[in-house]
Amino acid sequence: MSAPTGSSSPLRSKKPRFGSWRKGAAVGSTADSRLLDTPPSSDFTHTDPWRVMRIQSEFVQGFDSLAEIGPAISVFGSARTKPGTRHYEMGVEVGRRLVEAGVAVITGGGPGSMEAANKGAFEADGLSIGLGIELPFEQGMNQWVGLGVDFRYFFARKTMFVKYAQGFVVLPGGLGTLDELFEAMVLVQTSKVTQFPIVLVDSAFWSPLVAWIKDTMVEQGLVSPGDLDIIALADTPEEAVALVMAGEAGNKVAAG
Ligand SMILES: CC(C)=CCNc1ncnc2c1ncn2[C@@H]1O[C@H](COP(=O)(O)O)[C@@H](O)[C@H]1O
Repeated sequence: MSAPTGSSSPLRSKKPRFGSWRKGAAVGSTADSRLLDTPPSSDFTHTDPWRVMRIQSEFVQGFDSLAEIGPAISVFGSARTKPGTRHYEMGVEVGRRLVEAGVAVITGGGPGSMEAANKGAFEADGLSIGLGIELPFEQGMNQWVGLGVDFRYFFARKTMFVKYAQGFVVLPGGLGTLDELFEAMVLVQTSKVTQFPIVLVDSAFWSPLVAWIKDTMVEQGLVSPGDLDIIALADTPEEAVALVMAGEAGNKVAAG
């Protein structure tokens, strides 16, 4: 084995053996020295390689915290729904009925419809889970969360919503709700998950969106007609919970 050359050349003379490399990149530090040196500040925590570790730790923490929860349904809906409104009360009833049907309830842990579903689950003595997200404006987990996990990254959190639930119930909401809904629809459409019921509550709210998918997207050949079978519409919490527990919709076979 040859000894280190001790060359003072600022450029690498040989192709490095590990990981990726860039021709002509300056040397002067090694992985070991970067690990062992005390950095002048904590700025290193904002570099992408460091972020990978954080992202990895979010997945590990999520998997670790949720592995034992048993059957669960994720409930989504607006962060802005006010207590006492019809949609809030629907959320409470969805949470309660899911627990009565024997499953845990997972939400985003925030206010509005998330809080409502957690409240219903908590008050029914069920497992009420909140997967919180760090946001620029501090919000914190709602008071009805029994098991909480905090995330920095939306995409890590979204993996948990799907991985640890057997279906979604979606209450009326805004962009965040649509993001979660469409992610699940694409996972079913592309057979990344093969059987995953997705039930939308309040058909008056959702019908215009469904009609647009049908009349515009299907019409222009952008989605197949069968893709609409991925979702089911319900008008009451009772109907929504019955549909999601029966595994209605979200079935790739049905979606053709
Ligand atoms: C009042 C306000 C904006 C609070 C934000 N606080 C939040 N806390 C936790 N999850 C959230 C929050 N905002 C959006 N989300 C995510 O996006 C969905 C709701 O977004 P939206 O209100 O429909 O678009 C929720 O299901 C949740 O997973």
